[in-house]
Amino acid sequence: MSSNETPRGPVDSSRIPRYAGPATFARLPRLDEVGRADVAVVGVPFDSGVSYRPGARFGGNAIREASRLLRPYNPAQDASPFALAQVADGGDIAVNPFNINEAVETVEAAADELLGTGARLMTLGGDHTIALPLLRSVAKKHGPVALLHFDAHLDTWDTYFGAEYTHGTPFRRAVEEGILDTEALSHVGTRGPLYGKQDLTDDEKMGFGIVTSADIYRRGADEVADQLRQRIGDRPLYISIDIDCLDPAHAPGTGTPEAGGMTSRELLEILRGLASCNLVSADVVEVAPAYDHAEITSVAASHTAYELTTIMSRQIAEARAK
Ligand SMILES: N=C(N)NCCCC(=O)O
Ligand SMILES: [Zn+2]
Ligand SMILES: [Zn+2]
Repeated sequence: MSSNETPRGPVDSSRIPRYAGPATFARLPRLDEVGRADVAVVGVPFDSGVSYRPGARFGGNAIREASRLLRPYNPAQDASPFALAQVADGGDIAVNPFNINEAVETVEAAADELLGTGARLMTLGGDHTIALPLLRSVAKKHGPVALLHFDAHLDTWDTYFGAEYTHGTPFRRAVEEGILDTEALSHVGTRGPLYGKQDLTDDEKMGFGIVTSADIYRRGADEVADQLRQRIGDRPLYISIDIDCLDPAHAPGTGTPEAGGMTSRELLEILRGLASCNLVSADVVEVAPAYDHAEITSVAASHTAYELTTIMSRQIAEARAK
């Protein structure tokens, strides 16, 4: 569709049961059905970069399944995201599970192609390795971007078993490559044991600020969102959400769970507090459904992607109205 046509929205769940048919994100049309999208939801079934439990290759489809219950109007942001802009499901980027370097290149090339059409990306992982090629692609378009990284972990470690591209190292690589705006980098939800105190020193040198999960509990979501918003300003922003930022009670289905995390309510509220930021693309990663129960994790991830999509759709509609 061209940008002034009415967006095609989700299948009407009052006419066709929401559990019928193959899953797309939020029962939206596929990208090939609408031709182009303002926001492309795309899966990356890749988990060859994990250091512990595998299984995030199944995350994207688990999130799509759980997203059947999403509805078209988002009261928390007073917006109907799928009416404001064309959001469509771009399917999966099929990557080589036996060659991490090649997979990283494939993700970057596929992201280049989608971003080249003018779409913003809402990527569903996959493990956190994929944030690196996604950031490379976004930086080619926007220059170095501000990063909000929701995660229990720093993911700024150097190597695992000598490997540079893993789910624990994407943000160190991104800083080394100069694709992040080092004035506006924050980890949110950080907690848990580290390899040594040096991990924190290194991370700080790279330019990251840290809002721990205990900070969120003590200060509250609104205050945290205000602080993050001030740091980001009007820079182009990328949000990367490792679902293990949530407490294992809220996200058991993940590869490297850590006790003492934020609630899904806190995560969603912080995101809503960032609605005015210039969100250029986002990912939700590390959903590993084999360790999930009752879709707890994939439901949380689907709502997380819904809030992010709403932020992007609102901004696209606002820009169009100007
Ligand atoms: N879940 C992500 N992205 N990273 C976890 C790396 C933790 C570790 O192996 O020490
Ligand atoms: Zn993590
Ligand atoms: Zn991570």
